[in-house]
Amino acid sequence: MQGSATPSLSSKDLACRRGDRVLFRGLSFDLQAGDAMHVTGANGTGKTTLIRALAGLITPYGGSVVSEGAVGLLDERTGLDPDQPLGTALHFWESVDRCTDPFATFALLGLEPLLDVPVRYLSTGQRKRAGLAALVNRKVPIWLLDEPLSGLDARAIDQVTALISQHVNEGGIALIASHQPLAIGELTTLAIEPYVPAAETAS
Ligand SMILES: Nc1ncnc2c1ncn2[C@@H]1O[C@H](COP(=O)(O)OP(=O)(O)OP(=O)(O)O)[C@@H](O)[C@H]1O
Repeated sequence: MQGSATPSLSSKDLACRRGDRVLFRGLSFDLQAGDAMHVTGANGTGKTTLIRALAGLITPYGGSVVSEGAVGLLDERTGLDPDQPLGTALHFWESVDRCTDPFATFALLGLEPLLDVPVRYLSTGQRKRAGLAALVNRKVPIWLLDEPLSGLDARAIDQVTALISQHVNEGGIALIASHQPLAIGELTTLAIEPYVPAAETAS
């Protein structure tokens, strides 16, 4: 994994807003090496927003985020060139991330038969597995995973779940927003509750 420091990721009293609406506030957690956390909540409560705030892509409305160690994000944007064959598109990132052993990940995720297929032709589940391969090969300690199991068949769910478990067992951190149950040991849950302004709760 990149960096020698022990990874950590915490938030204190975090609040996020989209447009003029506060989605949640007062959200605190503390993740250390080897921790995995399942973020749950109804559609629109702000799971993706939380992940983007933790990744530094949007500015929180309040509170703080503190992290030690490099952060990698998996969401619907794979960052893979749609016009390139998958192997070439992944190779671009392997060069950037100085990954020397990408094929082990491709084998684990069943991507080897797809390396000649243009990224734009990949199915939803294939694209999701490709995005995860790029993340795994970055070898960063903190994984932020937004719906990593959506669109996957049963076998791929097992493969991806095993990869997440392996990551945390090796001292990484995984924060996973998912509507699906996660078969990962020692998993904590953070349930996001929608923020209701005081004026709306008063009758
Ligand atoms: N750029 C934006 N501008 C304004 N509102 C936004 C923006 N992006 C998201 N929202 C709104 O913020 C709310 C939270 O969205 P978010 O994607 O974080 O929810 P989620 O919990 O991940 O939902 P889901 O379970 O459906 O994936 C939604 O009501 C959404 O419409």
